[in-house]
Amino acid sequence: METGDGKRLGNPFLRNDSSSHPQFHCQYTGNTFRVPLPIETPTWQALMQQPPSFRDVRMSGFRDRNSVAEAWEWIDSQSSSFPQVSETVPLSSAYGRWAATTITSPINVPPFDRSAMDGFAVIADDTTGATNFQPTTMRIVGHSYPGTPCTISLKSGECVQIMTGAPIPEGADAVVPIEYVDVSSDRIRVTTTVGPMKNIGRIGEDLKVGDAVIQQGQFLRPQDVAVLASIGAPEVSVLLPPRVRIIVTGNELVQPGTDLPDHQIYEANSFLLRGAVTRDGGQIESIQFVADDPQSIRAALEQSGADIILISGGSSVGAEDYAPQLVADLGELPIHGIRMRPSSPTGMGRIESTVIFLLPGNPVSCMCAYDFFAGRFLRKLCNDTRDWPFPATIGELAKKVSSPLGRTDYCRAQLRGNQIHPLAISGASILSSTTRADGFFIIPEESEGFSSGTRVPIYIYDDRRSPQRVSNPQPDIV
Ligand SMILES: Nc1nc2c(c(=O)[nH]1)N[C@H]1C(S)=C(S)[C@@H](COP(=O)(O)OP(=O)(O)OC[C@H]3O[C@@H](n4cnc5c(N)ncnc54)[C@H](O)[C@@H]3O)O[C@H]1N2
Ligand code: MOO
Repeated sequence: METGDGKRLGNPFLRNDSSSHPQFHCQYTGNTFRVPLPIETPTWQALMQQPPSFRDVRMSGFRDRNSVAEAWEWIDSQSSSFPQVSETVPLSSAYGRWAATTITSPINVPPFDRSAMDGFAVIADDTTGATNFQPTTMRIVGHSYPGTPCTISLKSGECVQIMTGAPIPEGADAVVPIEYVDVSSDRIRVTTTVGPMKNIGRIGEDLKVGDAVIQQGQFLRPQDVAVLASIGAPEVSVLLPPRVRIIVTGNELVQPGTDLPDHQIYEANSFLLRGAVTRDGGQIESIQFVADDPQSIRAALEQSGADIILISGGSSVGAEDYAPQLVADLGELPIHGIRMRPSSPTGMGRIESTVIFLLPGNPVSCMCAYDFFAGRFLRKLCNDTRDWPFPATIGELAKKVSSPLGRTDYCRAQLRGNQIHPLAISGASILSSTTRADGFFIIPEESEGFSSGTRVPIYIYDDRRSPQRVSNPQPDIV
């Protein structure tokens, strides 16, 4: 079920019907549809008949889980084969995009010798020995202003009044700043000695013809776009952002801004994912809200147009957790279940060329699974090879934290000074733990935790929100 107008999701209400099939009537779209329920809670006989590559975990539980490293390996293998498509955009839209090609300068910047100071263009030799006590007198023969050609050819004993950025007249090879000059009518008295080329910005001193200014795949920062402007480029070829579809499942979800019926909750994960996808360079293709029924989820999965699909909820072992089986049926789901906390039911696979991430419904799990896996994949497609999009700093643990061997833990924490105060490892439904936290640290699977005082990297969700800095350079663990 999709709410095109972004209104409430609500439950599709089951309508009593005399036929053998139940029907769902969606009160918001007005659609009624038959539900033949081809995917049912599996019997043990059905489970025995499944190919060994995928095991339905509904109402039976995960038997094996992959490590975080194995999931990352799969992600890396997928991103390397992903085709990159480009488009040309005007420079005014280039900020924050990734360059599709290497760009070299077709011109010298600056394209002519120019003054770096307001003052007088002179022949450097004429100023030799000039001081406050023994100034050198010169005759003003004209002026040079920015943007206007200067046709004067300077001879010994002459000078040209010149402004910063204006062309150096022929014959001049230095500029005396106005602070070292006394002007009286058409004469100046120079009170300092300047060497050749003093205060002159040379042709090509910034960039020469053929200099590479942008590398293929590079993220375009404000200054990169400005450099492109400085070489006269009106547009730039950039990578098309990966198109990301967000499918939000859950009959219990209603949109913020509407009434909250009994036993329903406000939908939060689409807002979390929308922001994270945008941050990581993806383009939201659509956000679709679907009921917990296999037909709707299947339809949302089968539509073309997305490079990546994120499914929120229904990833685990509940009777209504259809997404894993659907992805396995329509394509492949090589990873389902990860030895980590939270986000253990995370899955990933593909349907044809679309890469699918099953993100657990619990909001903290959804966020953690996105940041660990889907975000990593998206960033890789954008040539952003950082493991995390967060600034890291080293802090000292204010108290001991424990974790079983073999499990990776994502620990939300506050940073006070250089002290890391762990908030939570469990409680993946407590979304506000992520807003009370400044960031997170990780207990890797080969560790049983850290004693109080251990220095560890903490990843700051956004350092505009948490401007604290610590200076200890070395972590005890990496
Ligand atoms: N027997 C087992 N039960 C569960 C296991 C398990 O291994 N064995 N795993 C648990 C873990 S861990 C998690 S996490 C959850 C994940 O379950 P699902 O991915 O199927 O998610 P849902 O059941 O749909 O939702 C879980 C929880 O989150 C709320 N939710 C869902 N979507 C949203 C949303 N868009 N915005 C806000 N809140 C949302 C939902 O109402 C549920 O409360 O499974 C455990 N169970
Ligand atoms: O991923 Mo779950 O949220 O660990 O409880």
